[in-house]
Amino acid sequence: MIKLPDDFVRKYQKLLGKDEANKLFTAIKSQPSKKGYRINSLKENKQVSYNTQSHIPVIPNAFYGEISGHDPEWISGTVYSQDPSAMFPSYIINAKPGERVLDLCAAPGGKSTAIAEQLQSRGLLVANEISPSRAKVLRENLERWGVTNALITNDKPENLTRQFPRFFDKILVDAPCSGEGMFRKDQQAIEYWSQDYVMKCQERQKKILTAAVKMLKPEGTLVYSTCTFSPEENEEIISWLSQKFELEILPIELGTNQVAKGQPNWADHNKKLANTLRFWPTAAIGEGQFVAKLKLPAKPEMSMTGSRKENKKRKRRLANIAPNKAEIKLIAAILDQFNLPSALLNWRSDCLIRNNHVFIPAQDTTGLHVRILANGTELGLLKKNRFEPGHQLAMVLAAQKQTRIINLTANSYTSYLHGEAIKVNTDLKGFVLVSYHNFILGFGKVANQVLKNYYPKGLRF
Ligand SMILES: C[S@@+](CC[C@H](N)C(=O)[O-])C[C@H]1O[C@@H](n2cnc3c(N)ncnc32)[C@H](O)[C@@H]1O
Repeated sequence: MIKLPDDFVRKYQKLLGKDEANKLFTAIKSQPSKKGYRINSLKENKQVSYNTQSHIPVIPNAFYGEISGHDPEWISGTVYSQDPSAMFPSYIINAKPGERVLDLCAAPGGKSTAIAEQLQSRGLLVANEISPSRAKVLRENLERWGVTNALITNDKPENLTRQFPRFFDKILVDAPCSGEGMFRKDQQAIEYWSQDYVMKCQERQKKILTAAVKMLKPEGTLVYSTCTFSPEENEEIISWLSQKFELEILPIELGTNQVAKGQPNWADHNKKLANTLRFWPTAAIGEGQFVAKLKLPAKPEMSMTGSRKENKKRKRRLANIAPNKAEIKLIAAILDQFNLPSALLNWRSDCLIRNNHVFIPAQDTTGLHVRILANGTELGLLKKNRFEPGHQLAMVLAAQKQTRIINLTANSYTSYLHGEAIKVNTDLKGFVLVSYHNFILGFGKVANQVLKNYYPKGLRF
């Protein structure tokens, strides 16, 4: 049985009144949390085996239901499990193909995967995560999702600010928070809670947002979200942010009455705070969530990045790591066997080689002092006189119908995920895509009717 902290109970009785507060406490204590998942629009095969009758309101390709990390749908990056309320911040940012978008607090990547879908492989997604272990998971999730145009970084927001001044069209700050909205899912969030902690979170959110605003282009959009109810981390933060940086609080139209408005009287009575959104677990979409959308005004003193001289120098340095003709031939010997999605069609002119890794960068990173985990699409590794395709390439090739495929049985599916070699009966030779129930899982290499396993060691189980 969930026991809520006394101070928490008193606080929300005061803010909401006893009746409403009791409804909230009942929803937290005795109603089950709502589970949801999204289907990846970047993949060619979207025929999942789950029940898709129960749509999550507003969000495309999103359904109520539970999925398992052992399902081929998940392993192939066809589905992502996410709290239904948490699907809204990325829906609200509404990235357009070609834009530059920053997801500043991105791990494990639920919102980044959705933004990547919106970009449709055009433009740039910088997905940043401060924690190294969480950044690793972010990278795995974006790789599985088949994202081609992400620069994945593991740095402090303040460091990114110096590297990307006035650079992004859109920025999402899905801030670390006191997590009150997760109480019914996460007992630890309850144990960790105190009013002091709420105030510490507010301080941290202000720091992160100060860094974020400096990276926003004039007239750029900032979406701020938390999974907590506390006004200190929601309305108060938005009121502070809009005053300090003269950001305009924009209205958000969702066309559903399951979402409530922010409360101006829980901060400085600025009427525009009613433009923000509150997701209460009592209203049944999912867990607790707060979302605000803001716009930076156009100001002449806000200079843009990248002098011409700098760009020229960068181009010269880039030329140094472009592949030569012989290398292109080795890579083509593999890539030409597959149906390439549009993001890879110009690989001959776009790809670079660094430490034998062949990749199509999402962003020129020369001179950039940021901890980078991945940049764009890793095609594979150049070895002595041959090219070995990488796992990310398999995940990206799943955007197109492919013919060089070995379909596994239930038994061989388990063996493949363990990293074992598999006996096969096929006319195919060399590198092939490996799938189960038509979900592409990775690469294999066929020789003498044996499929050598190229499922990455770090992902095997
Ligand atoms: C709410 S979670 C992000 C969830 C993610 N957006 C998603 O949809 O999967 C907040 C993230 O902020 C990170 N974080 C913690 N402290 C931070 C700081 N000082 N600056 C930036 N990010 C921080 C946490 O490690 C955590 O991954």
